[in-house]
Amino acid sequence: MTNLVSNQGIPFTKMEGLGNDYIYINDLAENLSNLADLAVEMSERHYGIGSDGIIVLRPSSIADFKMRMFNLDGSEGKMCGNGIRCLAKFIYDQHLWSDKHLTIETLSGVKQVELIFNQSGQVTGARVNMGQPILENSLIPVQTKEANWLQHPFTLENTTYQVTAVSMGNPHLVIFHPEITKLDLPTLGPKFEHHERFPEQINTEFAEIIRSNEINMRVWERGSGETLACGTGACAVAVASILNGFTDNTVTVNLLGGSLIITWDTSTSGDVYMEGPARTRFSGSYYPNTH
Ligand SMILES: N[C@H](CCC[C@H](N)C(=O)O)C(=O)O
Repeated sequence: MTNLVSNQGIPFTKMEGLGNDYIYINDLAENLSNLADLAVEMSERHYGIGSDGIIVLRPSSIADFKMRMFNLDGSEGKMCGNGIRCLAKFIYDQHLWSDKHLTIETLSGVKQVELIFNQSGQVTGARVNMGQPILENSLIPVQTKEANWLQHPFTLENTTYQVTAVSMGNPHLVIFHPEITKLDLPTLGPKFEHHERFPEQINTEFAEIIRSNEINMRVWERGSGETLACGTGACAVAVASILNGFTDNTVTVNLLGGSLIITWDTSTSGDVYMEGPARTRFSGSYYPNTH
């Protein structure tokens, strides 16, 4: 467990991006250990705080700050879109940074973040350069002989899905479907998540094209289950829909918790940009089980 003096508790701030909620901890002093155990304990709704996971702020030698992100099952995520927007807001609101631009190191590289302010000077969201999507199955990773999967037939329990595999630093499987509200994600999601083809498991998105600049989606997240939103998942859906010729290069992606604006700049940088909200809900002190 942590090596903090347990009678002080662990200061935290609860934040959410479109209802994808995490517990944010300033650990620039690098006091905390066993972050995976802490994620499981703090994310639990009854004995803990309740969240989709935890996000820990650490110092970086290659960027302004470092983000460590853990799903509620204790698995570490390589990138988190809703999380990085909220972390940038957390950093600014904690007066650890005063510029509208900052860089945050993640397990999938350094991301450029631009804070978005309202008229009163409060941070209401951020625009993030999520980098280039990865389409090579060997890098996502997907265990198969095909180099990549674009609308590739994938059979699961006698049903064949057309799937597109994309990494945004973390692995995603995008499935276009005409009626996503009717899908039984609690049953279907884990079967994709833990399928043998995905050696690092996988986040699975079910997407419905509404028009050439609008998509509805649901997500079964690796390590957290169905969440109200998934930033990297929305990017993966946008990339898959553009690659398959279903939408324009800038799309509004509607998730259960709200909408994100995703742009894939295929003409110059090849980077994907995500813009969306970030909100603080409450702060407190958490007393670990050892307390
Ligand atoms: N479950 C994801 C991490 C969180 C991603 C999601 N919450 C987002 O906003 O991108 C994974 O293990 O790859």
